Amino acid sequence: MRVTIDKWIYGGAGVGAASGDGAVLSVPFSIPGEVVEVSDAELAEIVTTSPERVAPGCPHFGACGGCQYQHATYETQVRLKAAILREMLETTGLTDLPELQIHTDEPWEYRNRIRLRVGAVDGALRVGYNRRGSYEMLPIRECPIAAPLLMRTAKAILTVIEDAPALATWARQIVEVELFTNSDQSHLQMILFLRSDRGPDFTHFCEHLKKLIPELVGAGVIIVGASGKKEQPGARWGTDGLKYRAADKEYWVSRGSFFQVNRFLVDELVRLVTHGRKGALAWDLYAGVGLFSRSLADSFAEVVGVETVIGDLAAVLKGSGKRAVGATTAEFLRGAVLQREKPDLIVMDPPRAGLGAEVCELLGRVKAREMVYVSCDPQTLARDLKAMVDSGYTINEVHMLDLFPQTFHMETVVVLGR
Ligand SMILES: C[S@@+](CC[C@H](N)C(=O)[O-])C[C@H]1O[C@@H](n2cnc3c(N)ncnc32)[C@H](O)[C@@H]1O
Repeated sequence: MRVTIDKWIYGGAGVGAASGDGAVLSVPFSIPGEVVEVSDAELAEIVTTSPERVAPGCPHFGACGGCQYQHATYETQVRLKAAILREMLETTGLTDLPELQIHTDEPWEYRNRIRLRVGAVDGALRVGYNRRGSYEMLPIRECPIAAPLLMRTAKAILTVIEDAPALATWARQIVEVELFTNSDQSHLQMILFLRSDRGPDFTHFCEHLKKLIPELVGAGVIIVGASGKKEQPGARWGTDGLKYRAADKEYWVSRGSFFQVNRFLVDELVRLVTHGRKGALAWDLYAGVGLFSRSLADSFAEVVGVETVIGDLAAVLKGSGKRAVGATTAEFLRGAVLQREKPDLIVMDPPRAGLGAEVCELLGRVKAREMVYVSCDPQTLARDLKAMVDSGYTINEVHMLDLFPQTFHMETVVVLGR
């Protein structure tokens, strides 16, 4: 079937009308303006090629489930992502939006964290990602969106296992490995996800790996067990986290804790959220390790960080004018509304699920002078913004930060006021 591609939609595909019946079809790896032949919902042939089409930077592009946009120039990716965001906000009923501001940096080698599957392929242990549209493992040799240290470490893991027959039985238990490095790749943390944790081999393994990857500062095991069983922490080696320098501050990120994934754009994100804002009281909801709280504490008399996984935040947000609250945002806001607390600024950076109806309703009652909403999912963002606009907030700024080049994911920062 022949389709003229009209636009990209959220999720990574292009869409357009089929010649003949005019049915709207979504076509992976297409670019607006192209005429393509589609077969079984896949791009079969490009009839008219877009001048914005380029050769992908990764040999696994297309088969791998990770990236969707390597076939388009980076400028095209950014322009079309911004168009997707604008359309998603407008179709939710958010009109009269301010002009969208775009922020980008290096489009390759940006990821500070990757999680790879580990498994035997044709008798040899390999690392990989999920194959596109499936749970099958796709063995990979490279991942050019990841900081180079991460794939170098993944290869070193395989080398250590190959070179030490004594580790072979233990290594068969490895299901996945997560690798996390700081912005200059000077330190590395590793988590091995194992089916079971038998024997003293983990220390042995980490010591061998450290010889090949001196940046490795710590590692831990998580036992995944049989399906449906809760994950359990297992053996540990070295330090339990690493120091991460961002926005002129040093953060302690415990192994497995959330940290923004793009090592080049963290400073810009912190600047957008915090720069030029000051006052008596700021709340940092969904605070993580305190990425925004720490900077806000420089210009607000009091900063309250709210986070469910409180360890790293509590360690840094203490002392005069700083408070870490271990609670869900909804729990915290219910109490704050009763106390009629009124901050000058609320920063919120929820996971993909967004704020949800109750938190939006509570924020409507708080009536803060200014709020900054940081979102990694434009669908839940649009839903939440609509609720907040309906409760009296106005949208003053919209920023799209391309924290995830080559993929359909995007980060949005929205400044609201009243
Ligand atoms: C997208 S991360 C943002 C972290 C931080 N603002 C940053 O930029 O590094 C979301 C954080 O919200 C926390 N979280 C998840 N659900 C929560 C809830 N209901 N209430 C408060 N925090 C929550 C997670 O543990 C995670 O640290």
